[in-house]
Amino acid sequence: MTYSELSEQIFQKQSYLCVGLDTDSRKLPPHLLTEADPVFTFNKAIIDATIDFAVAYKPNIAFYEAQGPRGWESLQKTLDYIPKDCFTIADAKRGDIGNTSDLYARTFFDPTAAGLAFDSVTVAPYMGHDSVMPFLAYKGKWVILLALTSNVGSADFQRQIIGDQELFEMVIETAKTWAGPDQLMFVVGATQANELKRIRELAPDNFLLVPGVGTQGGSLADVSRLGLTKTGGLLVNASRSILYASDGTDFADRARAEAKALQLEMAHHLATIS
Ligand SMILES: O=c1ccn([C@@H]2O[C@H](COP(=O)(O)O)[C@@H](O)[C@H]2O)c(=O)[nH]1
Repeated sequence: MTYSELSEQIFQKQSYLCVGLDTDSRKLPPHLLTEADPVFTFNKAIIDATIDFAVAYKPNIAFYEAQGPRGWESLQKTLDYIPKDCFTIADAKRGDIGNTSDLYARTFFDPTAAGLAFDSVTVAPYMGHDSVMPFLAYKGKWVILLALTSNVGSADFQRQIIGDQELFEMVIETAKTWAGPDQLMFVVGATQANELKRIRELAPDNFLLVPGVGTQGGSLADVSRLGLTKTGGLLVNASRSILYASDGTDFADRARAEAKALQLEMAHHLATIS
């Protein structure tokens, strides 16, 4: 999906909601456990319930890898089920020396080589340019680089001062020389909204993937006020608050209600920028 297609989806659906498919087999509604593939059955119901309100879906790969080969199969079926006009994110946080990154990129981008057909993958910047380039070699695919993450430990390295800037600022400035906003997004935690003004000065045109509303307590209002741009420019992720709103037979209805509430607030924020 291109930059302008993603932007169009946001204004069409009046939403920049990304539903995180962090499907934990231990948290599934008990009545699904007799299904042949409970994880896929759950994801399918969540996608059906939230599709009117979401522009993106983000399976976190850890939840599938933890299930072994079965999990990989559930992931493939889930990706195939997501409508093609939705943006897809493999939240895998990969990155390694070049030849290894090359295989990670094939894994998430190249179905002709037994990989998956995601639009994007999250990548850790720590190993530098040659660890990121193999992902960027796939034209039409996106790298979503970790910049300032939502967790407490983000202070350990990302907030350290190097010269006259913090490490996450250096990551953004340097990575912008590797690719344009049509291929490069940054992860910024919703819990870090105070830094969004500075981040928008450094990256005015890049989409930001913002996890951390819902269970982690980030403010959608603050993120939207400081992060929205004329093209949208944001994908705000919520996982657990949607997926596990209920563990009863009403789980999909409750997930829909959570997604709808976020979308309605997003529509309100979008009205302030146009
Ligand atoms: O800084 C980051 C980067 C990634 N994540 C991921 O986003 C979701 C958040 O889940 P919630 O249940 O909505 O808290 C999850 O997959 C994380 O691994 C993040 O939270 N922060």
